[in-house]
Amino acid sequence: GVGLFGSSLKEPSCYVATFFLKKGEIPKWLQGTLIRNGPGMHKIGDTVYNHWFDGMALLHSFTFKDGEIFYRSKYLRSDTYRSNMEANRIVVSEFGTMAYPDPCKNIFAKAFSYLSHTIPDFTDNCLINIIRCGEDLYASTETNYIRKIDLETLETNEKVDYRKYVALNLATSHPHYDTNGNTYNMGTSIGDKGKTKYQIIKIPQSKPGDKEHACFTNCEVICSIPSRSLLRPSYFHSFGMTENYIVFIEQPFKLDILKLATAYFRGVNWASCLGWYPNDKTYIHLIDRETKKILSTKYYTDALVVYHHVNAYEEDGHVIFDIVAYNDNSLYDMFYLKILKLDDAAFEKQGKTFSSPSCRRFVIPLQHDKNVELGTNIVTLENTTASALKEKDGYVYCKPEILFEGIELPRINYDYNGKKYRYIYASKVQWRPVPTKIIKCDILTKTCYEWREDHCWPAEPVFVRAPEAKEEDDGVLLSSIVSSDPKTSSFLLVLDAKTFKELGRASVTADIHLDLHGLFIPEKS
Ligand SMILES: CC1=C(/C=C/C(C)=C/C=C/C(C)=C/C=O)C(C)(C)CCC1
Ligand SMILES: [Fe+2]
Repeated sequence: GVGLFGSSLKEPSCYVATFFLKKGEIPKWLQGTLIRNGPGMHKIGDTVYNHWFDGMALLHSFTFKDGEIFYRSKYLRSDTYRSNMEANRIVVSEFGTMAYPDPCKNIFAKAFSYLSHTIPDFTDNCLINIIRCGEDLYASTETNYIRKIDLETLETNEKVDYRKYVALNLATSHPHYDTNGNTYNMGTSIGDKGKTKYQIIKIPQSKPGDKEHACFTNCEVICSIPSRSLLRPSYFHSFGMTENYIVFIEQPFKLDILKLATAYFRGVNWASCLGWYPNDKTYIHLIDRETKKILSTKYYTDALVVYHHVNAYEEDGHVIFDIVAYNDNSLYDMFYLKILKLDDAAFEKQGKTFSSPSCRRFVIPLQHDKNVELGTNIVTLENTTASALKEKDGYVYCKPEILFEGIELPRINYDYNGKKYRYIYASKVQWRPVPTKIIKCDILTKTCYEWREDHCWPAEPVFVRAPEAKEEDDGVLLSSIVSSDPKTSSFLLVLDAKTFKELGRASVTADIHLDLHGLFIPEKS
């Protein structure tokens, strides 16, 4: 049963936490809130969205307090949500659905006014992730908007438009953080002063006495990377960060700006403006965080599509980074609701094949002897089959080592971000996009632990470190589990991250939606 897709979830009586029935023992030190985001409403009035990534953002949270867990969920009150509710139909375009604000007016007249703006005004339906900027939390998507949210009540606060502070039309929903509380993100600036570029920005930690939004007014562009092409910048969903470098993958999965600018007029969705160029290369850019310059060596690999970076770090003069990658761009097609709703038999029959993800490790040598012969593997690190072949004109061809097959939504102990690490926590996917297992992958021994149960669809697992943690996996793993069996309720699962044994679960008396990403906010002690 994939009947769970495309329905619209109710907000269980807003602001009232639903008490959990619990089984087992949840560690006493686990105090704080797991806050997550994802699409929760795919039908408004008589109109329906086409794609799962279009749904109205539904926030939900699990608060751990003195051995009890409270659940709450609330739709993000974005401008998009309000306009849709007021009109009782879809009036704002999303990733897979083009909408027209006013059907009574001549759509062509409208289209011309949109054309004159070139880059349309995008949605603020921030449905992908929860991010931290300064002291505040925001719901995020991939447009120029993020929405401030209240951790306790899940209420929606102001809309921040990145464009007011830096030249950015798109930004990822997966920023990075350093230990000083600064946030780093990447985005794309389209056609500004006749150029299209990728921008790396630093949003500083707020200081006591700072004005509202100080972190945005103090936001700085660390590095601008010119796009290879003015009208076809690469699409990207995340990036990597080591102690000294930013890892940016310029993949041949590209956004066509002319298509984007004319999409309204042509009546097609944003998704159709993404193009896959399998004969192109994938360029790997390393940006020195200190000098703010891109390394001049032209590292590249074969055409691939990546959404999630897992981690990146430096070792003995190499930058090592792990990503979950695909051999083509079919993933986004898989999430059309008409595909998701197919039963297994119909899915197999529909003919289209979907590529499966693999976790790949790239090892990039930062320096090499200029006299080394062309064709030589310049990786000097042991214990990896990843290679980097020296070619002429400053090119280096990188071949990955496949670490694990069939994993997505990777998470790590974030204390190890940018550092040598050993464990990946992820969802295990087979040939359907809905994960059925949670997995812990040990990079050192190449072994995995798995958790699964009948009818259970686990969300992205989130690692929370134990207070006195000594080892990387000292902590718990949290995942909300949606049951596809109408007789069983959904629950929050707490696993011991080391042993992968269940520590406890808490059933929720409300419906839980399948979501995307989230963040654990520890209780301030
Ligand atoms: C609205 C909009 C976009 C939305 C993209 C979204 C919503 C992507 C979601 C991706 C996810 C959830 C990936 C998971 O791996 C684009 C194409 C950036 C640009 C045009 C406007
Ligand atoms: Fe993501």
